Amino acid sequence: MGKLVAIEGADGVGKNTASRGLCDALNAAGRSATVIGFPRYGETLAGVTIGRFLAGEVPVPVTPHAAAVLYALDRFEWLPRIQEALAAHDVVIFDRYIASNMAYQAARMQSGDTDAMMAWIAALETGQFGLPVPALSIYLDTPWELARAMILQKAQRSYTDQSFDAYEADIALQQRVRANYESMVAAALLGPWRVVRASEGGAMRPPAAIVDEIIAHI
Ligand SMILES: Nc1ncnc2c1ncn2[C@@H]1O[C@H](COP(=O)(O)OP(=O)(O)OP(=O)(O)O)[C@@H](O)[C@H]1O
Ligand SMILES: Cc1cn([C@H]2C[C@H](O)[C@@H](COP(=O)(O)O)O2)c(=O)[nH]c1=O
Repeated sequence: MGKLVAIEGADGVGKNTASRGLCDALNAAGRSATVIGFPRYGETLAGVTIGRFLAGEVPVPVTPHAAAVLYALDRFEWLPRIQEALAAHDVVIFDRYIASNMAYQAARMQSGDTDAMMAWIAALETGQFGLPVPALSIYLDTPWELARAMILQKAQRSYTDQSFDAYEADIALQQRVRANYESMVAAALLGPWRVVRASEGGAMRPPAAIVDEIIAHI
């Protein structure tokens, strides 16, 4: 059974870049690795709906619980492929996983209700839906201003033509998301965490340096 490593963090911190770089580096070192990213835009029933609300085509689900269930269903529909990947590879890298749901949807709750929301999502996804718990989660951290600049550099996305999607445009939400990740790291929610700084002195670190540090943690 392969090792499940989740790459987590706020929007634009370089998760996709690090996930792909990590996969390439592991494969080059003779370890079999693959990347699975969430949401599965356009590929699952829930993924289609998620893409539509992030693009502003339909309203964002009013309650965080409803949005959380959609994201969880997206992963549940992909569970057979997750299991196949874990059976076939030494390392399966997740570009966002359950902790993203906990960080973002808890950030949409009143402040006193965030812990309960995170616990509810963890129970839904790992309990009811039977999704595997990560062996390790990496929290990629950068200052929010730099992450925002990185979002503007992103290539065309499959689900939106806008520079910022519904969650990226909401700076206050992004700040609460970061605080929620920091709580998850401190409390080791959903398994062990390591923090990797994706930037230094106001600029992104070279992707290879970030990947080397993640490999050392694995
Ligand atoms: N270490 C890095 N050095 C230079 N540029 C980077 C680095 N990491 C990411 N980028 C660039 O920043 C932009 C955002 O990166 P990426 O898509 O990896 O972020 P992300 O965290 O996956 O974003 P999101 O969560 O919003 O999907 C891309 O244009 C990417 O090429
Ligand atoms: C997987 C997942 C994601 N989200 C949020 C986080 C982002 O703002 C968007 C989409 O992610 P992307 O990396 O920008 O493509 O959705 C979430 O709230 N819950 C989740 O499970």
